[in-house]
Amino acid sequence: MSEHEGTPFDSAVAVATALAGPSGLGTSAAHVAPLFGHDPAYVERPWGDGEAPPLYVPVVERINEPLGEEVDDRLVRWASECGFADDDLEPLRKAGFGRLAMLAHTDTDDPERLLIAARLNAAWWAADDLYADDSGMGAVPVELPPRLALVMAAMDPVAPAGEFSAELDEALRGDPVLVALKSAVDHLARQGTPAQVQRACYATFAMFVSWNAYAAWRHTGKYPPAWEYLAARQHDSFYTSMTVVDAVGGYELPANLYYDPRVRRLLMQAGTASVMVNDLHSVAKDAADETPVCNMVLQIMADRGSSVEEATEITVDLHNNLVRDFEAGHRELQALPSPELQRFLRGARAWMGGGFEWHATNPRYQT
Ligand SMILES: CC(C)=CCC/C(C)=C(\C)COP(=O)(O)OP(=O)(O)O
Repeated sequence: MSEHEGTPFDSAVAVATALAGPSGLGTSAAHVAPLFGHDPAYVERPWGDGEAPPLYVPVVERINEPLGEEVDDRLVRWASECGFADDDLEPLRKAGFGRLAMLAHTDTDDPERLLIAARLNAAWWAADDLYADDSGMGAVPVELPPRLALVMAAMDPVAPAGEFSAELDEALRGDPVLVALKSAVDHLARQGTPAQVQRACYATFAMFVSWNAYAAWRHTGKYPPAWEYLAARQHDSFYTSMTVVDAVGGYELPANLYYDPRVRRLLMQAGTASVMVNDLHSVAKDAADETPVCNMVLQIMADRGSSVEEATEITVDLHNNLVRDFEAGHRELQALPSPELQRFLRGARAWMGGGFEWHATNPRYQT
């Protein structure tokens, strides 16, 4: 019996197998290389100062700066309503999370839908900077776990608890990061389904376990070997951002397709590859913190005594292999006649391309 029998995936597999014959699903990715060689959806791109080997990434599917600016205008107005200080608004605009949504979520031009991604990413990054990573902005490792517990209460409402609710509500109203996360989830809920909301919430909560691990490592000064950091990074990756690919696009990938192990593997590869792009662009910033932030390049250097150039090369190689595996796995699943699945996987690929473009052009990562 198929491990997927009875699921929408199973029906899709049955049709696809009939369509594709012996070269369909179950065939190793190596056997289904593109008939005409290189897939034009991918390209090698130089990055940083151009000294390191190029990154193999999906092409950027859309660059529409006026659309990105429109989303950023709306994002800044929203951040002000959430209670962020006027001084925080210009840096927020410069960070360009609206532009990230424009670059990464290419199957809608609707600014309100793009705002689903822009608000969530801005709020995640605010929590990441202010609570988890940036000592200069008030992040303190031992304070992180309780702060994240409150974030979960902001994102996933706690049931009324009599006399205890008033104090909780006051705490949730009193911190712009919590207000922003709650508001971002509410915006997703207005435009998506309950399953899409909880998919994003639970990916976020899994991400927080990794944030807590980094906090413990930074607090004790016992940093992890590269393999252990990478394992934690799997759940602290742009997979979390990709959970809303369909909600932003205005459709829904059913849960049993979304969570099918083959699909999940691809999305995890896409998310981890994208976050390796982030690590590669963040080395100087992460090393400069008074309590250095975990980063794949830094962990490889510490772990193996490598130079920054060697560690960078290893990380580029890891990234490129993840993207090539995604490419091959995506090709295998292209035989499946589920329009939502095809749209989602293409969306994840587009996210990788847009995510690269955003990091490569963002002042946050210029040293
Ligand atoms: C957008 C999102 C899911 C944010 C959560 C955390 C995350 C994966 C990042 C912000 C990227 O990693 P990192 O914390 O290293 O990012 P910066 O280098 O600080 O931009």
